[in-house]
Amino acid sequence: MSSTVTSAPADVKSNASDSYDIVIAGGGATACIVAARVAEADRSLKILILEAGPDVRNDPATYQAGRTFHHLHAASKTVKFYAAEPNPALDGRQAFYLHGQCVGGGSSFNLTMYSRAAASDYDDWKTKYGAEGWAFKDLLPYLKKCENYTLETPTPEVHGNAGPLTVSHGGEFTTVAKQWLEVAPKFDGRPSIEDPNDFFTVNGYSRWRKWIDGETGRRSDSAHCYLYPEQDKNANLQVSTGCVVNKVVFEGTRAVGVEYVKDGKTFVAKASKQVLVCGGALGTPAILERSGLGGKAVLEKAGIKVVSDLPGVGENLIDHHVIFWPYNTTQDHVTFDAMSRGEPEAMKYWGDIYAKEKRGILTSNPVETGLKLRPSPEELKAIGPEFTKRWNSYYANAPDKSILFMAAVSMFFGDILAVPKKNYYSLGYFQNHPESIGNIHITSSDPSVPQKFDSKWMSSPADMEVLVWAYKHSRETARRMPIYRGEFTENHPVFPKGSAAATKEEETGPVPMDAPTIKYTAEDDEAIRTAIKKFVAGCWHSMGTAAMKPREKGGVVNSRLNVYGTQGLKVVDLSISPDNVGANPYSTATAIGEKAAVMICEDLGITVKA
Ligand SMILES: Cc1cc2nc3c(=O)[nH]c(=O)nc-3n(C[C@H](O)[C@H](O)[C@H](O)COP(=O)(O)OP(=O)(O)OC[C@H]3O[C@@H](n4cnc5c(N)ncnc54)[C@H](O)[C@@H]3O)c2cc1C
Repeated sequence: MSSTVTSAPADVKSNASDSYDIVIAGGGATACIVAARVAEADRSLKILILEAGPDVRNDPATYQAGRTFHHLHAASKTVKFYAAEPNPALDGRQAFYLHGQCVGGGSSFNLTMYSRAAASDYDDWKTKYGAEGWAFKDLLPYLKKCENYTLETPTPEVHGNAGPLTVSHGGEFTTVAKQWLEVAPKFDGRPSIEDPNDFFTVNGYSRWRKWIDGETGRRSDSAHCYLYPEQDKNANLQVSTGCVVNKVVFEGTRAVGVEYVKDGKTFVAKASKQVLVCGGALGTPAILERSGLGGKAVLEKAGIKVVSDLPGVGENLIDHHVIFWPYNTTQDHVTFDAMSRGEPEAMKYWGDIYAKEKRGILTSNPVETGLKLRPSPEELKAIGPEFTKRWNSYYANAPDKSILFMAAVSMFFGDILAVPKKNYYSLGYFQNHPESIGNIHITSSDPSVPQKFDSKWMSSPADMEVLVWAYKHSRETARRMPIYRGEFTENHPVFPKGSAAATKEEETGPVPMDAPTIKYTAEDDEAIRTAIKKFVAGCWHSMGTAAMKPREKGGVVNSRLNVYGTQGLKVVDLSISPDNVGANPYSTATAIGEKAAVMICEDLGITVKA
């Protein structure tokens, strides 16, 4: 690596210097929120965000919400790929994973699913992990502050209507979504409900809300809704892209700056008041460890001097484990397949609709429905005894917690360029609080060396049995939908010859609503487990790797987000979550960003807008 140079990077705006009040390492979903709020509270503060990826301002691939899949490929400049360790629980499979790497992070291209956790998930942060000020009642004001909820709801008191992030249904409602919302409640008797995101309601089917502005058709990402509008008013809020943060610079144990690499050169940005690490749950532990903040054994192996011995850094890597089973369908209805493959005719067709009317699939996402599923006693029995202990200890006394999120998806969800060019639909689900927990650590002090990422997906048999049961349940709803024309068999279990559960590549139509459910043998169940090992993935919902809990219990930050054993250093992103939340996590990230801004302003003696 080149020697350290203390000077300003070339692309910092004209009034930039190498000294700031606050330097932020990582410019993702949470960083854009905390930066914009603190900057707005005191526009004399000089704030610098250092982001590894590119800028995305006014990039249609970002603001057109339906284009998530245009980011998820090997040549993408907005994502970073991670190779997981070969996993014995997945028959030795080595999984590949990705995270956002651009201004706005994951919020700049995520699936825009507006999902909120169970109230008890946040209460656990306080009661189980001692995070004072982070119980549900404490977080609700921040969960509301970020949002402008534009839909009817029986519980307006839990939604905000003045925040920067607009929530709507988006501008499309596909046949796949409509049919699943018709069929699934009839199949299992769960009702259709108006608002599945009031923090308490489970077991209701619903049209899923989206982080999309229904009028402009644009994505509600942190960069366009928080950061850029504030930057337009405030030259003291600066972002430098293409900057890979190496480490936090200390004087003793006080953080005084950030060292980073841009175009092969090393720079230091000095921070007189505060350093924030906001690299996301996969990026933050690497920055901390390279800074001497981590488990002694990990640091010594990488040749790094210990500043604060924190064995919890990089541990507690929690996620949701997701799987999508594709189905063949009639070709006469709208899906996201052709547009997501980037077919020019489809891009032109939907691009024109977007330009003229601000609607269509570019203003929506393929996951337009959902169910937070909490099992009935019969369903629990069917999941089997492997899950009983987890149920009793984690779920039984928390009636707002669901074990699965389940949805119909209007496309082939997976490597869409690898399958025949046609339309599909998928039945997908993720487990909300898996027992399997991974870790991620550096192996070198060089930021260009990949981290060692041990996902541990499916290492707990309890997790596996939930996903096996969910395959059976979701398949029953899929094959009752009028558009069903068989399974896309390549991505389904291979059942033993002669099995009553055998999949069929072609079908002439659905089974009747009252058709008997498929009976699976022990061998069939084994075939489902084998397929799950082949197809299961993390859900891009990583959290927990710099957890907010007591230091002696593996905690990394205290409840004011200060890193133990240091001064002037906070972590502000999803890595602080001490435990999982039963929902797609952008909502939690927004609340962390909003609350952190208030805490930073309190530390600095300034007032943040309520
Ligand atoms: C494909 C995808 C789909 C998703 N769908 C949904 C959804 O529908 N709904 C939902 O609620 N959530 C969804 N999520 C999850 C959500 O977007 C993330 O949980 C959220 O973005 C996490 O916020 P964060 O601030 O913790 O980290 P991130 O947003 O990941 O930001 C971290 C940032 O830090 C930067 N960084 C890391 N290390 C360094 C370094 N060394 N130097 C400089 N910069 C660095 C990264 O480049 C990145 O920009 C999805 C995520 C993905 C990837």
